[in-house]
Amino acid sequence: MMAASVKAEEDHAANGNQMLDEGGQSLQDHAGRRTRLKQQPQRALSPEEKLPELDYAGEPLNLSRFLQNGQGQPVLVHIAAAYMSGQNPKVRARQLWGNIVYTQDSDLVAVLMHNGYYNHSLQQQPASMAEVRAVVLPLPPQPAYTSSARNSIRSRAWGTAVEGFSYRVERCYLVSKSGVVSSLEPGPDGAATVVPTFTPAQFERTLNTRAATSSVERRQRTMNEVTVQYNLCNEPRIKYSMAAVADRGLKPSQWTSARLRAEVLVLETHRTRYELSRNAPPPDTPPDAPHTETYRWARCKEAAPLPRLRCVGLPLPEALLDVLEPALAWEDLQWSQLGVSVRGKLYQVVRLHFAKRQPPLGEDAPFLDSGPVAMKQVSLVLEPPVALTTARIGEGLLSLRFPRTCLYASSGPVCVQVLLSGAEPQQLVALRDALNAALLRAMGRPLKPLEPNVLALQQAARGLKRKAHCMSGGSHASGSGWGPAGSACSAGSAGSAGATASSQDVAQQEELAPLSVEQQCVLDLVLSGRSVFFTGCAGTGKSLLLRHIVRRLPPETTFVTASTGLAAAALGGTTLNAFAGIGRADGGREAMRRAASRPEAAGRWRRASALIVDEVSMVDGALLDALEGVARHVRRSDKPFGGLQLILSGDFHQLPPVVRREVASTRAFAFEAACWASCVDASLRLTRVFRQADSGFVDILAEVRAGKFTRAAAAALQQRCSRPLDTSDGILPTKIFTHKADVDDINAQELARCSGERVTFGAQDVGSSEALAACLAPRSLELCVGAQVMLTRNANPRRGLVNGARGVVERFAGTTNRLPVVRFASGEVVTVSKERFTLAAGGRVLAARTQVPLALAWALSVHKSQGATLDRAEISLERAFEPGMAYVALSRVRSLEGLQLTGPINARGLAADPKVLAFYGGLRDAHHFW
Ligand SMILES: Nc1ncnc2c1ncn2[C@@H]1O[C@H](COP(=O)(O)OP(=O)(O)OP(=O)(O)O)[C@@H](O)[C@H]1O
Repeated sequence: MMAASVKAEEDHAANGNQMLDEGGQSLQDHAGRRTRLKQQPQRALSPEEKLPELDYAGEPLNLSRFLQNGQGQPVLVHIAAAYMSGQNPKVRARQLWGNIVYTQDSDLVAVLMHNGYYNHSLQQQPASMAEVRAVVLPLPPQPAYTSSARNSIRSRAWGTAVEGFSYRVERCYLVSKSGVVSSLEPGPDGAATVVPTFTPAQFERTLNTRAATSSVERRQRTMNEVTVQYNLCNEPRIKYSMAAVADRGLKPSQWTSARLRAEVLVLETHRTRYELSRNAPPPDTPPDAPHTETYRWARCKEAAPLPRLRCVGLPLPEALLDVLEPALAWEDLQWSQLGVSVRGKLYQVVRLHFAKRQPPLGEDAPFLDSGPVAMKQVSLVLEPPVALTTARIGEGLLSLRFPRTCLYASSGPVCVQVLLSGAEPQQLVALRDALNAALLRAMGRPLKPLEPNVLALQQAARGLKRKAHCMSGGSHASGSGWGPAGSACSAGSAGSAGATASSQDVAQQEELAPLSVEQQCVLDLVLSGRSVFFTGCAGTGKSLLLRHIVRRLPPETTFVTASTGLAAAALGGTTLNAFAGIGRADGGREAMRRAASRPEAAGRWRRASALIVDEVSMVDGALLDALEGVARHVRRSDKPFGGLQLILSGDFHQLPPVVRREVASTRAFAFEAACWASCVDASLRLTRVFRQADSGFVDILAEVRAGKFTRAAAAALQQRCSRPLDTSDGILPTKIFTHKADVDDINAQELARCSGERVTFGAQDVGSSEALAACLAPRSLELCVGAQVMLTRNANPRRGLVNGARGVVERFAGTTNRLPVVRFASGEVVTVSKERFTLAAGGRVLAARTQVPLALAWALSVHKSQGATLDRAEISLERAFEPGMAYVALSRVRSLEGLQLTGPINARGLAADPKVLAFYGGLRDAHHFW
């Protein structure tokens, strides 16, 4: 049935008939039930016409801007007919929490169905239906959200307030294609009960793992494989095998009881999260003594995200738990289709997850105190990235910076820096070597707290007479080669260009901002070995996350690539075509297979365990399919992509694939490739924008991205941003053009016009010249005093010295080794020393170039600007010729204050591809994954 009833608004039988072309005045649901609709349509929604309007696009709505000081403003949401069916993947996944008032990430269509405005079992929307309109009221976050079974849907409960807002539906309307509007009324609460209809266990494959054992108790551990997440109708949807929890196979090491030695099991019912962990043996138990294993069953007081749990330690400290059963025997736990029964009490499990045991990193860790550090008490997780500054080791000084070490302070995660001083130099050298070795090993071993290395650290450090100054937030910059103007280059700047992936490289890694929770979720998924596509608006930190991923995967078997040379160079990788060994890929599939089968390329294909592709949005779908065939052929494996783990990143709302003119008509997105569904296990969306802080600007960019930026809005933006920018500090905005010819002309002309001192910086190169052709840094860089420049490396994010930071060359320092002194828009005046740009594939450095990390920045093309962050830009979009062009250009700047528009925006640049819109409608937000 359509809705419990349709409210009569006006007597208009003729129009009413037009609303439903197939079923006349009734609708039939999948069970064959027919419901007569009593719609009596009205022509207009007069009160709602004045409301702000939003379009539903298959994803949670962002209503935060309509909630101010706890007061919400009603919003009219348009929901296209295509979303109003049981086929909507969000609805099938039953993403809704609450009753009447729902959490912000609850799906609106699911909420409408829960309220009974629309029946979820309707598999197809009526042909004459144009859209549904809902008036929703944003509300402040609630202290808790209750669960309710209504209209055959059970919403979930959540015990704590969530950030942002919540909302409720005020009214709902149905609009026919002929424009007739009918008011819908919600169904009464509990109009239909939730009938469990999931498949009985006998239809599932059964798995008897301990059948051989004669013991009755042991046989209880034998489980049928069952389903634990259900859809709206309480039918199985996502199949978690209970065999993942119960004992698997005949290998004792994989039994759950064995896994619980190194892991804890986190389980969620509809309302609450629980933790099952193995109790440690009593302290003085000899290692070989028979110990009766016991397990703790506890309720989590707070449903924090998993990365946070890892920081406070797993199993969770007792302060965060209500311990329900402190010492269970394994036989007290009985697993069934419904969940787990603990000493006879049943807990209906809807999600479960194994997580590694993790020692706590508490706020009271001794390294936060200044004064002597008791090294044996330090329990930092020693995993990259760790910045080691060894420049002054001869003076007994060494600094260690742990940007990812999340000590949870009340304000959130903080970074830690440890500065050792007054030590014997040779002991510091031993410590440095131990750390370097540990870090290199850690790169190949993700997610392991490396205790042996911490031990090595302790041993090496034992006896050091040291003074340790520790600080959170780390105001001491470490070895990035950046000093105040006129200061000498410090360690970490490129002194030698030896192109080996040595421990030096680890020490010199650029500093990365720590990951947000949702970025960490994606990283965790990648480290679990799954093939992942992650996306998000411009500035949501996709590139930053990729850098973290690159550091965490084993370098020898991870190949870092991108669709464009520029994006590849930014990651220190190669283009996808270069990795594949297929040249320009212009010879057809058979030619590609032959080329990729040549020994060098085939070696890469076979050695690879993971393939990273950045800017996958610019990879043509046909090429992806061809490469998938190549991968299976060369790797002699029938698995999707030859069994390679794919890590794909990009934003399909940005620039589309560049293809040769001859095949332009068949251009397809990568997600249209036939192999996409089988090769990508999870597609996730990052939602938090870091580049822009101004939410008004973020909203404008979101509209441009979705192709909803009207001409009137574009004209208003142009008018607002037509004024020249303030350049009183001498830093001119970068001009961004849609056509490359304009860019080259401007940079050459401006450089020629400069009358100040001129210095040409030659690069020091080692390694393959073919690889060097893709290097981001030029072979020769001519600069002059007054040149407008841009950083091409993240040097020191806390000081604003990031890739794309704009500045002007003030002078050149030094006499023999001249270096440019640059004044940046942030006000910093810095001597920019040379940096080493390495080009690597599969952990092997192919080439390295040592060059000043600057580029001329009078002008840039939109294509070259993709991926950059700019402080100020003067953008010309009159000749935009591709969908996504306006979005890419506008989203480069951090704020409207840094944006100047020199003319109107061409409508072609503002368009959004409908295929992309539809694809994004089905994606999940990253934080919904643990
Ligand atoms: N977790 C984070 N914490 C702090 N800053 C971050 C974080 N993630 C990203 N940033 C910063 O946000 C800015 C944009 O990040 P990044 O370039 O990685 O975004 P992107 O999604 O790749 O953007 P684009 O799609 O435009 O290429 C950068 O300055 C980056 O350092």
